[in-house]
Amino acid sequence: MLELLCSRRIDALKPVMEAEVKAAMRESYNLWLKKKNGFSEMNRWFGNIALNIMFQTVVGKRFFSDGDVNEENERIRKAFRELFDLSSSLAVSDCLPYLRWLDLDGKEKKMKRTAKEIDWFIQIWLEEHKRNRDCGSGERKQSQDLMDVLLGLVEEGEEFDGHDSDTTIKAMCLSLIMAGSDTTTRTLAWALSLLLNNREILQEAIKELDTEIGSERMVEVSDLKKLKYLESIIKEALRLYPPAPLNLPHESMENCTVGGYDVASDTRLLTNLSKLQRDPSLYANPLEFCPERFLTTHKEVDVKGQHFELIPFGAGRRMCPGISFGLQAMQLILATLLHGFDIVTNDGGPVDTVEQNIRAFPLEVILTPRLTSHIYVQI
Ligand code: HEM
Repeated sequence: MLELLCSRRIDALKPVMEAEVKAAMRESYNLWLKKKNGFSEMNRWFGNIALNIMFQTVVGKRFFSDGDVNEENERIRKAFRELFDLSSSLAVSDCLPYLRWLDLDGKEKKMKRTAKEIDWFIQIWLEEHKRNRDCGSGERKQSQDLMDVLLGLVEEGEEFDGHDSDTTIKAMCLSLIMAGSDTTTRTLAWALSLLLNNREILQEAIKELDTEIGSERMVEVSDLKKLKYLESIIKEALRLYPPAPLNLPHESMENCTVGGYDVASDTRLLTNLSKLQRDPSLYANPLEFCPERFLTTHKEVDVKGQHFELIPFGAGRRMCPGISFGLQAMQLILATLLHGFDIVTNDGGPVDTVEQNIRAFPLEVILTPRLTSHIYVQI
């Protein structure tokens, strides 16, 4: 994972990220031109960009565009939507394991069907990558996606933990797509909801974008280091609503002592990140959305696993390897959106958020272009 997501490779992926964000902006602009009403559901809007970025990065393909209706893309979209829904839902047998054989809610059957469908597509992409690897003439493809990189790292026929190399590559690709898309989408949906409910903070963010970027072009990855207020908005959204509120489960490999507690081997550990990051002894007014804290009182606190009061990406050896990629993608998407469109909720009122369940309600807004038209057309 560290090899796959090292800074050299992330740098090489910048054009993919920029192209996807610009394509989404152009699509929304064209929709507004056609209807003069830029209605958008933002969970889907962010989700499409995040999924296209991850699919392009991992297998060099894009499937998630509302304007692109074709039978195969629709089948892929449906299978992945099912995968995300199933992976975050609870089955009866999770609570009553002895009833698993009955599959009372039909989840196991659905999981097997979805797994088969997704494996079918990934196998086709893997075969395609193997065929294209040497372009038939010993020449390598110019831009490598992560499946190409994995094919270069893993020997054909090599075994990993009892799994053959194809299964290992397919599983890693799927893990990357899942790990990178839902987390990014949720954080962006929370950040936008919080901004729409705190309009003075939204105005401050727009002011920073207008000052640093102007109105004659769109935001680029190279601008992000100048956008300190925007960075603090993302940090504050991750503090209040980490997309993995209990982190991933960790398990001790042997007996050990942590913070004075004896921990037996094979003990499962869940870390309550949400509680930690809202601890009143660490943050003043911990439930308030206040990005300024990361420019003042908590200026030195970053999300890179060194400051335990803010660890939305985990910490230590198994912390998220996609941290730089994820931060860059989220900042670019949010900055480009706020810079390119005026945003109000569908009914003009605040967003009616339900704690911790951003995906359960539609985040409906009206997007109105705020830059001159040639900027959306040129990109
Ligand atoms: C908002 C963005 C993201 C957040 C908040 C996030 C958060 C996390 C967290 C909390 C973990 C578990 C860390 C631990 O066990 O201590 C994790 C693991 C992981 N993340 Fe992310 N992540 C994000 C984006 C990404 C992206 C964009 C990628 C890929 C490009 C990615 C790839 C991974 C992978 C592969 C793992 C498993 C690492 C392992 O088990 O060793 N993540 N992430």
